[in-house]
Amino acid sequence: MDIRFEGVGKVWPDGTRALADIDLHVPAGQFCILLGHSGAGKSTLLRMVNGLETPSEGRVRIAGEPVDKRSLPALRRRIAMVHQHFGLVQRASGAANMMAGALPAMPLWRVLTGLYPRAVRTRACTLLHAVGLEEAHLARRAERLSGGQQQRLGLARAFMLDPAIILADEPVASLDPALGHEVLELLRVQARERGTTVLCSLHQIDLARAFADRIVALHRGQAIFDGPPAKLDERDLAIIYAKRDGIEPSQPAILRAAV
Ligand SMILES: Nc1ncnc2c1ncn2[C@@H]1O[C@H](COP(=O)(O)OP(=O)(O)OP(=O)(O)O)[C@@H](O)[C@H]1O
Repeated sequence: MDIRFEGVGKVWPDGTRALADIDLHVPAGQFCILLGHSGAGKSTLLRMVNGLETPSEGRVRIAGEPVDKRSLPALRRRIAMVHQHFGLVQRASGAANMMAGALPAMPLWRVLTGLYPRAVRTRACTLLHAVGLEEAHLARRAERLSGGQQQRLGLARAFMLDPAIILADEPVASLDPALGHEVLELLRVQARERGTTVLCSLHQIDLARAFADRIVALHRGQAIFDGPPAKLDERDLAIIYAKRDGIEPSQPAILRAAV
């Protein structure tokens, strides 16, 4: 499913403007990376796709349908999210976390009894292997898995319902570089082979360049670059990674006042 942002803006209740005039069309099956430094507006934009945030201006459409209270329950069955801190239930087993990925399509009695259909269990095992985990990991509590294993489990869970859209919010921020590459490769394969639209926020320019079909760079809530990685030049980078808004090391008075 494709995603359209039409004149999207966001102003928080305290007056902070997070986004302004965002017009983007992300076609189905594209691996689109939102790049920008902390506070640029990446998470806010991402979270508007599954209704975790609402725009103050404009609207978001998925497959032509506006994202709103009426459309969200059905849309959420087709959208999965991958989180920076994995978003797993730490005290639950790997298996329980995996099955949680199938919850939107399960009747309540199955969830309460844990009696999942054979097809769902088989799919969980297939996906587990696909992300490089073993069945032994299913029995272990999430908190006993390494960071890399937890993020792979998070990905396998996201793939459970074969989502049309994956929203990945800084999915490699807690991982070492080699694992970060593996996670982005799994997302890229999902986009290429399953036609899943992947919208992924990242800080790291080298990873964005290596994996994205398209980069959208945000700076102070505005899209200042939109194109293939090869077109991103040093001038764009200088703007994206200019000093952080309002806080410079040469302003100790501000820092003193804030503590
Ligand atoms: N609930 C909120 N209330 C007020 N301001 C907020 C809220 N959430 C985010 N912001 C502000 O909105 C702006 C955009 O934040 P956002 O989290 O989207 O940025 P980001 O690019 O994802 O940053 P990071 O890379 O650090 O996650 C920032 O100025 C942030 O401080």
